[in-house]
Amino acid sequence: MALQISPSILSADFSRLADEAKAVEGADWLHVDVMDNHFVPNLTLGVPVVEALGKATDTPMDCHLMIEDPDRWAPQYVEAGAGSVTFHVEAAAAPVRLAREIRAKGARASMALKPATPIEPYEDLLPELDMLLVMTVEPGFGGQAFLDIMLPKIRRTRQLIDKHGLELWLQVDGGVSAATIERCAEAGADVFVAGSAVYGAQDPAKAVSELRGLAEKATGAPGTPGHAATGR
Ligand SMILES: O=C(CO)[C@H](O)[C@H](O)COP(=O)(O)O
Repeated sequence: MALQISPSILSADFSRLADEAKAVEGADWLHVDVMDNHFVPNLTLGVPVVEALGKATDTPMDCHLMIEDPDRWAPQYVEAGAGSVTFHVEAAAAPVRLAREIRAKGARASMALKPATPIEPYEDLLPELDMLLVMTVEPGFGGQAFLDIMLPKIRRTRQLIDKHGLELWLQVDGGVSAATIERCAEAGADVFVAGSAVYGAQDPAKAVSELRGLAEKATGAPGTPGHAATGR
């Protein structure tokens, strides 16, 4: 599958969310960071804002729930219009049941791992998912430095995905920029969340296409599935 860029609106101007969403309409997804001030020490937005954003843009929404009790809330984000819903495994009471419910409601089901959470205990869950998110910063804030120490986890996750022959997407989020995206792509990531690297740029749409170009350069020809190109 092709490499995908998902700009994070956490770094956008919240007083102009509709315009900021339109500014990145060449992106594959709009990454929406939902934080509850419990699972992470920050508070952002909820279901009504996601519903409104969905009316303001044609870009599908990739909702990253950094909240407690995602088992209760995630289905509501599907109903609000999210095309992909990511819950944290550290917060979910029943991750398999939740992934199945998200899929049954018509969205892509995705599970996130904080930096200190290993992938290996979740190998058997991978077929239940459409995407796995490896956090490359501690969740909670935009603009943090990329954690290089996550690169081996990205590689090991890619190996597990390929070992099982899954179509699962591998997303990275946190500190992804022109300086770090190539390393993420080489390690096996294929969906890249970028907040400050996109919304901190003079031209967000141009930043999206530059990031896409760098990821493609790191993995092979444009449009070529990353693992085929690199033999992962
Ligand atoms: O999930 C997040 C923070 O918890 C954000 O999506 C992420 O940090 C994006 O911001 P940046 O690209 O500036 O690091």
